[in-house]
Order: sequence, then structure tokens, then C-alpha cells
Amino acid sequence: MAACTVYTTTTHFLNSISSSSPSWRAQLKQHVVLYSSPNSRKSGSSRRRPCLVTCSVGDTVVIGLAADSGCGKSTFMRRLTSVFGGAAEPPRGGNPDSNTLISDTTTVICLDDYHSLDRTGRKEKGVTALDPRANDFDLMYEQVKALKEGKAVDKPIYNHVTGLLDPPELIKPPKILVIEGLHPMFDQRVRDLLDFSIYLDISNEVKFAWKIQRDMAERGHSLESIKASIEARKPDFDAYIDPQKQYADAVIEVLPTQLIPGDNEGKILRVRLIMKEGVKYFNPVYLFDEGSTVSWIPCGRKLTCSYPGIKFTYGPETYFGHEVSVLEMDGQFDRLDELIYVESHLSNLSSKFYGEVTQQMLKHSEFPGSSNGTGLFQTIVGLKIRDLYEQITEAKASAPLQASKA
Ligand SMILES: Nc1ncnc2c1ncn2[C@@H]1O[C@H](COP(=O)(O)OP(=O)(O)OP(=O)(O)O)[C@@H](O)[C@H]1O
Ligand SMILES: O=C(CO)[C@H](O)[C@H](O)COP(=O)(O)O
Repeated sequence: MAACTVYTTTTHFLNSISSSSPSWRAQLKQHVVLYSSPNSRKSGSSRRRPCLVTCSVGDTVVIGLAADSGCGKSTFMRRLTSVFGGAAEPPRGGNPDSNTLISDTTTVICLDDYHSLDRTGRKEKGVTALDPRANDFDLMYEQVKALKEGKAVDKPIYNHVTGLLDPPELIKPPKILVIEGLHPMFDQRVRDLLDFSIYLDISNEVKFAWKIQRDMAERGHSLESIKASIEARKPDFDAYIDPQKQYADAVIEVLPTQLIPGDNEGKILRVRLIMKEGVKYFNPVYLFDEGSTVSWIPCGRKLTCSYPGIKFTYGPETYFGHEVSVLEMDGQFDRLDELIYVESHLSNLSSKFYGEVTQQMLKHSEFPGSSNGTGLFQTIVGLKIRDLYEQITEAKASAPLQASKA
């Protein structure tokens, strides 16, 4: 559904856009200038008075990011926002415990806000937050749909500090809406609203290593309590979260390295970027030669590697019955500035200039995963989302022109 505004004079129209944003030309391109409205006759006159009707035709592009808690969603979101420039912040003057992050281009909402049961409610009913019965999918669907159509919503807030549901916050439709959390692809109605979907698939061994690192070192939890919490969530994770990966357009799979036999430490990682073929506006990245099967050890004169080295592989595979391309990196970089060597062998990166991937990685070298495939592939997916967004908005801008020519 398009949200339309009638402007009776050109001045009226120009006033409405000139002060609002420096990127008004871009906004204009996304609007459909229609016709002389039949409702704009001057009183007593049979002549139609020319006017402008502009309609924003559901400008918001919606991205879904699914993963279990503590699997790197926030880190991914920071990399994505950075690709668009500018920092993401919680809504100004709002609830300090808001889970929302807003930047110029993106608004990231956390689907934990659609928990229908608070912490006590879940305890009383004996359900986890991963259980669909603890979440309001009707409201999630209605609100994501409204935002996609260009309408603001009053979204609830789940407060992770208190475990309570706080009063709602106003969310205005952004250019790109990212819905991140446990269930972005669980409900078919919500899934159908997604323009692109990503699943962060962290293997149990690695999840455990990351949890220990964060919850023991930073949050003072005991090893036993971390193990117990992972075990308690596992049945619901397997039933409701993990199956969503079959619907994802891109999956980042994180596994223990195969370069050190029997390694379970979770420090050196084997990371696979699984990219679905045939997705509109998404062209998978490839190594050397599109569609071929390649194995590459880039260590040598141009790339410094210490033990156990780095190995890339690339090739076609089948994933849940879908044709996919898989780019894999096992090992970690010693020197991020040398990443340009690897970048120059990858194609279809959707970068705007030579070396953009390396630049992004260097900019956020302190983020977890910057020296391995998690950071590299998250950055690449960020560039792909920017490209997808640009293609969708361009297609929308040219569609009415094409229609008017017909
Ligand atoms: N690529 C990575 N490499 C190593 N450790 C990582 C990586 N990504 C995340 N981690 C670890 O996992 C922790 C959680 O990461 P992050 O906050 O991005 O996850 P999250 O999914 O947003 O978590 P939550 O949902 O619990 O807020 C980090 O503090 C870090 O210890
Ligand atoms: O799986 C989760 C997603 O982040 C959380 O455990 C869930 O949202 C419940 O939060 P809390 O543990 O703070 O009550």
C-alpha cells in the first residue's frame, strides 16, 4: 500500500522537502509523481487545478537476521551500520534500556521486544524465550508490515535489565529496517516481508567457547551455570531457532578449524558463507572463477600467515534442497593490512572502490572476529545489503516512470 500526500502548489511541495533532509533529491527519486488529482478542482470551477500527488511506495527495505543469543548479532549490526556510514544509537530521549539502534539509514529492532511473556511469566509457565508461546507473532507481523508500508508504530520494549515489558517506543519507518533476534524467519507472514535474510549459525563448540569468554570473563558466571544455560535452551533452540536457516538467503556458519586436528578451543575458526543462488538483487561472491570448485592457500609472499595458516575454498553445493555457492575461510589473518591481497581475488563483492572490504575490516579491527572469516564475511554481507538496498530503491524509482511510458 502506498502512503500518498497531495500538494496543491509546487511551493507547498518544495517547502515540504527542502528543509527536511540534504538528501531530498534521493527522497524525490523514491516518490511517484502521479497526476492532476480529480479532488483538486477549484470551487465553482469545472477545470481541474494541477497538483502533485506523491506516494511513498513502501520504501522500507526489510532485512532479517536470525541467531541465538550471544552469537554475534550485535557485532554484525555494528559492521552493517558502518557500511552505510554514521553510528547507530538508541532512540534519543527514550527508554535507556531500549534494544533499538537508529542510524541515518538503518533502524535495528530486536525481536526480543515481541516477547509476550516477561521473565516471571516464562518461569511460571515453564517456557523459554525461544518458545513461540512466549512471543507475539501477530503483533510482530502487523508492526513489521506497517513499517514496510511507511507507517510508524508503537513497538513494545522487553527490558533485559528488569525482565519486564516496558511501555512502547515510537519507531518511524527507516530506509532499511533490520529485525534481529531469535525468530525473524519463524512466522511465514513475517518471513514473506523480508527482502533479504541472514542466519548466523554458530556450532555448539564455538558457541560454548564464546559464551565462556563473555559470560565468565565479563559477567562473572560460573562454568557450570554457562553449561546448564546452554543445555536448558538446546531443545527449544533445535526445535524453533535452528530450522530457520533453511529459509535464509545467506548463512554464516562458524565451526572449529580443520587445520588443527581435534581442535575444540574455538579460537581458530572455519567460517563458511553459504549464499543462495537465484535470489533477486543478490549476486553471490566468488573466488577466482564463478561456479568452479577452488581450494586456495594464500599464505606466501603477499600474505603473512603463522601456524596453522589460512585456507580458502569455494564451490557450488546444495543446502536444504537449494543451490548455493559456498565460500569458506579456515584460519586467521596475521596482518589485516594484507587482506587486500585476498580481497583482490574475490569478485562480486559489491564494493564501491578497490579495497573497501579491507578498509572496513581495518576500521573495526577491535571487533570480535576481525582476524577471521566471521568479520570478513559479515563485512561482505554488509556490502551486499547496501547493494540490495540500492537496487531495490532504484527499481522502485524507475517503475512508475516505466509505467507512465507504457
Ligand atoms: N566473530 C566472533 N569471534 C569471536 N567471538 C565473538 C565473535 N562474535 C561474537 N563473539 C563473542 O560473543 C559475544 C557476543 O557477541 P554479540 O554481543 O555480538 O552477540 P549477540 O548475538 O548480539 O548477543 P546477545 O543477543 O546476547 O546480546 C562477544 O562478546 C564475544 O565474546
Ligand atoms: O534468548 C534471548 C534473546 O536475547 C534472551 O534470553 C531472551 O530475550 C530473554 O532475555 P532475559 O534472559 O534477559 O530475560
